[in-house]
Amino acid sequence: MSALFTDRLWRKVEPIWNSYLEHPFVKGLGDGTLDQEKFKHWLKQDYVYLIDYARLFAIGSAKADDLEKMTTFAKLLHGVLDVEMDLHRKFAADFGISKEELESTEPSAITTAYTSYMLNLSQRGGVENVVASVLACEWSYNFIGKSLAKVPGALDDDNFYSSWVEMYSSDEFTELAQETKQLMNQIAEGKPEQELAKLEEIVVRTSQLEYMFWDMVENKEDWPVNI
Ligand SMILES: Cc1ncc(CN)c(N)n1
Repeated sequence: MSALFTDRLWRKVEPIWNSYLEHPFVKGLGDGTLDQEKFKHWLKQDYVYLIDYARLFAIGSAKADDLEKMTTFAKLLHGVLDVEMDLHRKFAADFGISKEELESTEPSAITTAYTSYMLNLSQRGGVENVVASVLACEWSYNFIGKSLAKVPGALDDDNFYSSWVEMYSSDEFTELAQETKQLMNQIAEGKPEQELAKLEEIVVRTSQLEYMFWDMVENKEDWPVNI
C-alpha cells in the first residue's frame, strides 16, 4: 500500500498547527477566558470567510470529473452552509447580532487575503487545487476541536465556548474533515512529485494563513489604514 499524501502533509504542517494550540485566542476558547468582544470579531469575520469558503466547494463540484467526487463536494458544501454556519448563527442570536449584520460584515485584510488566495488557486487550477485549498481549514479546526476537548472543563456548560469545542470535535465535523482528507488522497494518487510539491505548498500557505486569522481576531484587526 502506498503512503497517504495526507501523512506527508501532516509531517510538514504539524509545527504550524501545534502553534495554534499555543495561541491565546485558541487557549481562551478551551478554558473559557476568551474576551467576548474578540470572539464577536471572530464570529463576524468567520461568517463572511465561510461564505467564500462554501463557494470553493461549489467550484470543486463543478470541476469534479466523476459523480462520486461531485457528491462529496456537495456534501461538504451543505456541511458549511447548514451545519457549521448554524453554530455562528446561534452564537450571534445570543449576542443580539442579526443574520443580516453577520452577512454584511466587511471582510478584514487577512480574511480577504485568505479567501482570495484560495479562490484564485481554485479558479485557475483543477480540482486538486480546490481540495488542497480547503484542506487545512477543515482538518485544522477538527484538530483544534479535538485537542481542546481534552482540556479539563472545555466541554462543561460553564465554559461559554463549550458549543464551539463541541462542534469542531463532533463526530459530524470529524466526518467532514475525514471526507476532505480522503478526497485529497484520492486526487493525489499517482501524481508526479512536481505536482505533489505544488499541492503541499498550498496546504502550507493556507496553514500559515490560518495562524494569521487567529492573530487577526485576537487583535480585532480590520485594515491598517481605515477610511
Ligand atoms: C478561518 C477558518 N478556518 C477554518 C474553519 C473551519 N471550517 C473556519 N470556520 N474558519
